[in-house]
Amino acid sequence: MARPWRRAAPEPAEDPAVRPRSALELVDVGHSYGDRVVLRDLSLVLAEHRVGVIGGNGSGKSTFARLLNGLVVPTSGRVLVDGLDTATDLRAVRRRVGFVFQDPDAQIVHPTVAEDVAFGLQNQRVPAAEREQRVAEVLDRYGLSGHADHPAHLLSGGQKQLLAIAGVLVMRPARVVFDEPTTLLDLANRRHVARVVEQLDQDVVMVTHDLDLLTGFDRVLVVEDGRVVADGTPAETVPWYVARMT
Ligand SMILES: Nc1ncnc2c1ncn2[C@@H]1O[C@H](COP(=O)(O)OP(=O)(O)OP(=O)(O)O)[C@@H](O)[C@H]1O
Repeated sequence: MARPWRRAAPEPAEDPAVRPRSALELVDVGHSYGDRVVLRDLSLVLAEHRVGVIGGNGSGKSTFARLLNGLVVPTSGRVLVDGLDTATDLRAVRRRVGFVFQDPDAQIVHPTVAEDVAFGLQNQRVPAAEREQRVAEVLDRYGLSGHADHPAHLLSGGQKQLLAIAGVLVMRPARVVFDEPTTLLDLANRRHVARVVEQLDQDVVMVTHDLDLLTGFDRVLVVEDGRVVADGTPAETVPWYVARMT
């Protein structure tokens, strides 16, 4: 099968007037942990509504995802969010890009569900009345209103992942990066989270081994040994990837 490689590698536009208005840009990005090189030669502009990232274990997907909101700063090159450099404009970048981890327990820090969702808003000094309203709205949207005063650690795995998503969305980021959000969930909860993602207005970057999640996505990148080895629509890339892995 022909390899769906590659979109033209973009020439990063120095003139902000010709950059895409809203985009994630990687400019000659590489990343190493100590001596171990895990990402190399990445030059990409991600301006689509939904972008998936797939690849084998250890290929560098999580590191790639973490670059996009400054959780990881590249050891070479630059990552730009709407023109803001993640290395120097971290606070502004974090406001624009929310991040949902594979394990919601990594994200849940407060004892009750409502307190947990309110945490980021408190940090941003959002006034109490607005905070309460935004927390109530987001809990309602994700079916967690009845649990507002419950201990967060007693929620089911699926509810915890929805809580983690609610805690990110309450901050109203323009885009959300998901790092394998369904890996720890059963089938019903995987479907529930997939529906939630499908209905988001925000732009999405989704790292996943769950290829069904990518239905309807605009673009999928296949990562292998720290490089993007295929880049196209899900119809082009997913069958190519499956054939390569089997
Ligand atoms: N903090 C770290 N320190 C050192 N090495 C790391 C660190 N994080 C990841 N690595 C290594 O970098 C490589 C890429 O890891 P990464 O988690 O980005 O891959 P992945 O494609 O997301 O893998 P998986 O599908 O298994 O989650 C792996 O070899 C991993 O062991």
